[in-house]
Amino acid sequence: MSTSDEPHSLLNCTVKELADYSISGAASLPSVYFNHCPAVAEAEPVVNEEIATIDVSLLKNGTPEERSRVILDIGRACEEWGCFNVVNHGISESLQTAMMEAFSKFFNLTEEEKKYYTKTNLFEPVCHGTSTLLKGMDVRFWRDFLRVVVFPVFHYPDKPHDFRAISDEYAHKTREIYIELLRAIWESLDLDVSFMEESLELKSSRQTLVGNLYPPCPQPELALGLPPHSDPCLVTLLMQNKGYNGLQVLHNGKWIVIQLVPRSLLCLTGDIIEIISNGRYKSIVHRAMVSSESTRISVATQVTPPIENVTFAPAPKLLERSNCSTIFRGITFKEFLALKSQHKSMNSIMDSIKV
Ligand SMILES: O=C(O)CCC(=O)C(=O)O
Ligand SMILES: [Fe+2]
Repeated sequence: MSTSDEPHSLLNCTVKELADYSISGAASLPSVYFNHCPAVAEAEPVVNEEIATIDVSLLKNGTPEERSRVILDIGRACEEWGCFNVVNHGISESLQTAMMEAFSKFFNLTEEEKKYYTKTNLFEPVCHGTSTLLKGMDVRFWRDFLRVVVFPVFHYPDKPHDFRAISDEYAHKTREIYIELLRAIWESLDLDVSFMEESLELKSSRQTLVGNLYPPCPQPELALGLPPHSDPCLVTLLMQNKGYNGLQVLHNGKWIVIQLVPRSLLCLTGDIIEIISNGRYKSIVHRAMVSSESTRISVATQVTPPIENVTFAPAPKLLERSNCSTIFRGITFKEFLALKSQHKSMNSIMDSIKV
């Protein structure tokens, strides 16, 4: 059934509203949320594969041997998986909890209050929305979100009142972590760290915080929270609440359930790392599943180069050294996002920038 067959009022609802409504009586999932893609029907995802755990504190405070080992481990994780758990990151449990609660409080505002932040232009610095609509696709996803640009200019919603202070601190701390991780990633590729920071203008890089809400879903076997996609950024640092293991990553053709490691952050490598490394490091394809029982919230911190004036392309030094030709053309982030938004399948974008 296409979106146009659903009652109009339903299409304007957030999934939070639909979930609250289903608790009070309506127990079936509106058909626009049915995912007919193979994602839902295919083989059982694997649960017992383990991804690497990286002690990020050793990058700063470890012995030279410990540091080199961590860099090797990061390189291997980026090459073989495109994701790893980050521990000893220095963000206190209380700050992690406060950030989760601040997003949760935002999603619990009245629909009227949240509407103030609902924008059609996705470049708005504070943007609340529901689902993820891909051009040309009618299907919707069981997810509400709040996306806030926090760097180089810090933005925040006015409500809840403590969002500003908490997100400011959380953004600072996560920025320190991803800068450390990006340096390690460049080192693992044997690339000049200061050259990379300058050429990507990392000092004025764009950092966003995205809170994702997946409320209980009346028919979770039919819906997806987020469809398979890779992130259009350098890296994503993901924090998850204790809800359930809702995140799955595609690894060697199989969906793997990411087991929640309390207090850790999950680092996912994004499309820009795949481009810069000329395909050696993969941007990981992942998706979010939903549950009928509990609410899941995730908070993603994403970092990208500035939107317009920086063109990223496979690192020339990497190509020279390995005597390889470039597989991707250079592109600005703005152009990349425009391309990404036109794609029906979120996965196929990398093919369209291959030379
Ligand atoms: O909620 C999750 O676990 C995944 C979120 C995600 O993929 C994203 O925000 O890009
Ligand atoms: Fe993602």
